[in-house]
Amino acid sequence: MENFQEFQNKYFKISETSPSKIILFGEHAVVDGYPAISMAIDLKTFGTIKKLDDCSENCSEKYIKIDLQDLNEKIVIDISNDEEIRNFLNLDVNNIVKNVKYVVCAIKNTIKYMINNNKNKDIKILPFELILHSETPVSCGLGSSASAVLTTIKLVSKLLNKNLNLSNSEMAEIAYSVEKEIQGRASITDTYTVSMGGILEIINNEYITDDLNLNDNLVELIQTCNFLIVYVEERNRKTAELVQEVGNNPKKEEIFSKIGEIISKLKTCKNKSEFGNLMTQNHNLLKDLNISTQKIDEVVELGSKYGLGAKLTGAGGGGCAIILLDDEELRKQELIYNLKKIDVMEIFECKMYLNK
Ligand SMILES: Nc1ncnc2c1ncn2[C@@H]1O[C@H](COP(=O)(O)OP(=O)(O)OP(=O)(O)O)[C@@H](O)[C@H]1O
Ligand SMILES: C[C@@](O)(CCO)CC(=O)[O-]
Ligand SMILES: [Mg+2]
Repeated sequence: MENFQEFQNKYFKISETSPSKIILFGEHAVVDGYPAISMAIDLKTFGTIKKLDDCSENCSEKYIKIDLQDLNEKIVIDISNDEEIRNFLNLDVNNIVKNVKYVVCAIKNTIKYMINNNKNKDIKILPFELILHSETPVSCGLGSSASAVLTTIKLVSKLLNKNLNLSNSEMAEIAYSVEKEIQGRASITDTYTVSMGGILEIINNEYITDDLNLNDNLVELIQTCNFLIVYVEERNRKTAELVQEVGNNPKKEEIFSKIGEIISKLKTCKNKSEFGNLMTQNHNLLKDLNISTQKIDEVVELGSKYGLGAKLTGAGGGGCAIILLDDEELRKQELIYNLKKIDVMEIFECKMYLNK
């Protein structure tokens, strides 16, 4: 009879979840070291992982099976021998045609992290099946990639070593390596916000959370805010393309420093209408970076008319906008009525997500 851990692995699935995120201020500028303020939200990605029996028809065959239900994509990775394992760990995920590179890269980088950090000297790559499903619309600016990647990292690290507890920042470090490897240019915003939870301020690609005394009044003010998240339209480009495009924009420095000025004004922000105003000002600067769309701008206008302010969130190119609601229920209903009139895709009322 196998020992208890082998018994657990053999018969029980491991389940994990991760939140998503909104960027309140500073997307794109944060990639070049300017500040950003982000918040984890309670739209979650759910994942399970289960050890596969060592023996299928032929006992020498071992596979990693991945089922990405939201993308309707399935992929099988051969780990039957050392050579196949070496090929997988040295894989250039950007050569993968299928839309599975984030999750495949997350599996690869987690295994390499554990080997390189001696988290598990005699790491045995077990054959397993990993299944993911998310509440977060894919590729719309809410950090769906970071949420899928973090969920994968939690699952794989737990399966390969049940007693191992990677810290939130270790998992965020692995997740950031995935987004960098795939996007080329990336900040820690999405991956650290999804991993740490709560509200984060990112400066020079370092993060400050409320435990590391983020500006208290700002945290208190944000915690009194109610945001509507509007999935306006499908994006026409992926984050990787948008980030590269902005990186090549000759006006980026001038625009990024103005975004930085907006964020410094936040520190002395006294109320929600000032906060909302600064959001709209940030949006207008993102428009100057050519990453907004006509429909996103329409939603931002409605958000300023019936709410306290609005901006696109995430990489842009379509996707989502966030609207700061004022406290009047009637204005919120008029806002939602007018949003539905212009046929937005989805409207979410989300709360800040705090790690337990
Ligand atoms: N639920 C999911 N299951 C598997 N892979 C996912 C899932 N959600 C996102 N992904 C991967 O992430 C990619 C989208 O990442 P991308 O960074 O372009 O969008 P995003 O993270 O939603 O937006 P942003 O980075 O602006 O917040 C998808 O093409 C897919 O490869
Ligand atoms: C556009 C960007 O600033 C946020 C994407 O959600 C890219 C990044 O920070 O890696
Ligand atoms: Mg992303």
